Amino acid sequence: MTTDDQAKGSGTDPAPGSIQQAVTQKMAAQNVDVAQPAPPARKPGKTRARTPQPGAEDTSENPFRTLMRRSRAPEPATLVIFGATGDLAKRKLLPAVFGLWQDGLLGSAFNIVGVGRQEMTDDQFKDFVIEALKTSKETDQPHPGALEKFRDLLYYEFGDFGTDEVYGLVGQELDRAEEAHGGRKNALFYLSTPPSLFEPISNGLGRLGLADESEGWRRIIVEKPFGRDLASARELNAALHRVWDESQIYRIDHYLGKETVQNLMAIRFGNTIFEPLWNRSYVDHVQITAAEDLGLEGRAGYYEEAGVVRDMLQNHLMQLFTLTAMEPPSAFDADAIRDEKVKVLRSVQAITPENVGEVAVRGQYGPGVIDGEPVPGYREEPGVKPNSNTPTYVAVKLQVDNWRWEGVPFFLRTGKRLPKKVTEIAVVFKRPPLGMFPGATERNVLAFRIQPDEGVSLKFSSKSPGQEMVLREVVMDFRYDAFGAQLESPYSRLLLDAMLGDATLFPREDEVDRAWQIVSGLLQAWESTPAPDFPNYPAGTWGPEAADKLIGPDRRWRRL
Ligand SMILES: NC(=O)C1=CN([C@@H]2O[C@H](COP(=O)(O)OP(=O)(O)OC[C@H]3O[C@@H](n4cnc5c(N)ncnc54)[C@H](OP(=O)(O)O)[C@@H]3O)[C@@H](O)[C@H]2O)C=CC1
Ligand SMILES: O=C1O[C@H](COP(=O)(O)O)[C@@H](O)[C@H](O)[C@H]1O
Repeated sequence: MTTDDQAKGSGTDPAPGSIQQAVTQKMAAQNVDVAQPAPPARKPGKTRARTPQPGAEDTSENPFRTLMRRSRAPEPATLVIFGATGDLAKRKLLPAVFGLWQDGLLGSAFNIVGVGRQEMTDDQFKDFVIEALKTSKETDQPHPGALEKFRDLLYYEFGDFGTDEVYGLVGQELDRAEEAHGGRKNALFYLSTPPSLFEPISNGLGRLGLADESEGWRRIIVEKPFGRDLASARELNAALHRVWDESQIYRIDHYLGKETVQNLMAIRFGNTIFEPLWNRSYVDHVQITAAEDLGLEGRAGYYEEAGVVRDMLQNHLMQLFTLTAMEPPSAFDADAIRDEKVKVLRSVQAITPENVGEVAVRGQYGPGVIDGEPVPGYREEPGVKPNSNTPTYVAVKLQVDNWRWEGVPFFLRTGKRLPKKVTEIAVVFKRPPLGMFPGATERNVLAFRIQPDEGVSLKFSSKSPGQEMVLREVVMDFRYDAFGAQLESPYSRLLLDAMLGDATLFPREDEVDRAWQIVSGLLQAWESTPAPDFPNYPAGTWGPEAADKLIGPDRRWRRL
């Protein structure tokens, strides 16, 4: 094959129905020139690797569009945020929407309706949003005049979410949006409220006919936590399904919107060198860590009820686990990927009250030191009960009963007030069958740094220079900043996907259900038996000692 041929591709069409064909079709639909050389790397900055789509570009009057290449943009639509005055909306959602809009990815035929319980005029809400954008660390640098233009897109309605009136007002906003920018009455409803309101809001929208798609698409994003146990998650799913079809429901898990989490699939299924090793023959074990140095950040009311299992393990860590352990999907689409994710969850042995002592460790932080500063223990945090039994740390050992992973343990750990913020997936390989060389005792490790310092590293043994044949561990490191683009907020990615009707990165009903089943026995055991040793790790340390025993004796947690 000549270099020219290589640039054009091999000339062989991808097999019908293959992933390659699906990707090629998707790229063609997005008007991405498959044979085009990669664009020059950008300098790090706020400009993102995102581009508007054919069609949308012509109708857009947004003067702040900065991107040069074209990809995808949704149809005219209204984003309705229930709980628009809340913490999540202020810090994450509104900045994410602003970033998408400023990059020209939402077109001009787009507006936002905030819905809340506080009495406010449209103007007061506009002021509130602009202030939130100015104060959030997540807001992209606004172009001159952009905030004023964005302000024009904002509207507000308020009322009691238990009565019909407020949904009637939302319906009127959709009518007005249609009159203003024509097209169909497409709407994305984002439930950014306390979970107790998810069902009443869904029902209210249903009663007023706002889930009906005859006048435009209607979709609903449901925030986490999705239920507080298996039974309540099932009730919530059933309640949503009384109003919405599954294809209209987007259960958000913001970890799936992280660029590096998506890269896990890209690396596994886009290369030949990793996948052949990705199984029980070569992998000794897998470690998934999501460590946080922060404490409660004023969320004691929520956290006391939730604890670390509901807050992080059942959702974010379980998602990282499924993407690491799943089989290759038959196509790169929402259902094929989610089918594989759910299959691997079904292969996991659920934790039971009987085996919880062998496969799980709980912890709660006491007073300690982080970054040289003393910090209070969990029980001393405002709003926490002085004898609280709520765990702030969990480590579990999951066993996957399938051909690929038989005998390979997956260790998952997460906690608050650990020494640093770091999320990592480490695939730890078996030692060579024969120990030929002195010094080569460590296992090879392929580590995905989800955040921060996003990248991938491979640790292996190499001869160290000199007369002796002595090996040392060395690391090959890929850093995401080599791409020269700022990674976009996961909320931007997921909001845009929902507006485009792409549910690939949103957990499906059966995934959520199975994830709850896996942790149900653990919750049951821990909630019925107070932990006598709490607090059992000082803030600023890597969790309770029992976690070392869980992974040991021949293995140890990575030092991060
Ligand atoms: N904050 C975060 O970092 C994260 C939050 N989440 C999830 O996002 C959702 C929202 O969280 P967050 O923004 O922190 O919560 P907040 O409590 O800050 O805000 C929730 C919103 O709901 C409104 N609200 C609260 N109670 C009622 C009520 N009884 N009737 C009508 N409106 C009400 C609040 O109004 P008002 O302003 O008047 O109080 C506010 O607009 C939750 O499901 C949470 O679990 C998920 C991940 C991270
Ligand atoms: O959902 C949540 O996630 C955050 C951690 O998210 P990250 O993107 O900063 O890693 C966690 O702090 C919070 O308690 C939890 O509700």
